[in-house]
Amino acid sequence: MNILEKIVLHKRKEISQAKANIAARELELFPAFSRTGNSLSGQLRKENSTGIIAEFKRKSPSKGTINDRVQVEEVTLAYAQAGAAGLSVLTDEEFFGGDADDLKLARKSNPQTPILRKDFIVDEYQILEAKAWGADVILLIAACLSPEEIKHLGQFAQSLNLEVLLEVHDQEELERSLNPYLNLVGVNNRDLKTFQVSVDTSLQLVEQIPNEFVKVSESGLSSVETIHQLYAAGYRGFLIGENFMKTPVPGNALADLVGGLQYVTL
Ligand SMILES: O=C(O)c1ccccc1NCC(=O)[C@H](O)[C@H](O)COP(=O)(O)O
Repeated sequence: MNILEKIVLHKRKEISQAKANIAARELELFPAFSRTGNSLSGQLRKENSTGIIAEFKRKSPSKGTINDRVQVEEVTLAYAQAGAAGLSVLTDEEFFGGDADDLKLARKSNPQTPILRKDFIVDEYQILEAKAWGADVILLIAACLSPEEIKHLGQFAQSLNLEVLLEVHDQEELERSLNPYLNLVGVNNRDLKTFQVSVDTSLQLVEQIPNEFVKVSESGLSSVETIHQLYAAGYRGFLIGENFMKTPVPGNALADLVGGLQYVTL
């Protein structure tokens, strides 16, 4: 079994437990459920956007512990103040050390900033949770879902005014997963089965992503030069976690990167 299969297996057990603890109709009563969302795709389309989606991630299967000495409110607020276009908050506990409170606290500190619930979504219930906890965007990973599931979950999320980021890693996943119920398409430079990272993955797939979707490059990004190269290729979103989180003050690492960015539209 590869790591993705292990994560999804564990996730399905967690979801059964969560449903037994809190019924779906109770999630709909959470105060955040009725808030108007912040648009990540809208932010990334703005001319003056940094395009950076800054991630709060304590640990990962590929890197182990990255940073367990920081507070989510402090880090996400510093990210937003340093110019992040959006935030990504891991809510998976077992493999990434996150939880629902991380998302709720990030929302409380950043009422106006788009926030992605970064998790392994395989069930409508998790989309209700995302809305109830204050997310604006959900992630659908093509490697874990059938095309029918992606369409169904995307439509369900958009019916709750959540945006949908589809994540793919190769051409086959991209071709079978596109549908009208998506707002952003992300190319993960990390192969989630082998952990190999290559930015060439984003560069090779960009032309095949229809322009109606905002294009996001994910994982393994750290240099201004690479971000400029991806921007020139057509990407408008850059999802970065470890490069910031491995430093003592992640917001300062983001500020340093943003200081070097200069986007030129050809
Ligand atoms: O990061 C991992 O090890 C990982 C393993 C299995 C499934 C997903 C995984 N990561 C999720 C992500 O896609 C990244 O957190 C995100 O793109 C940021 O990547 P990075 O900047 O390299 O931290």
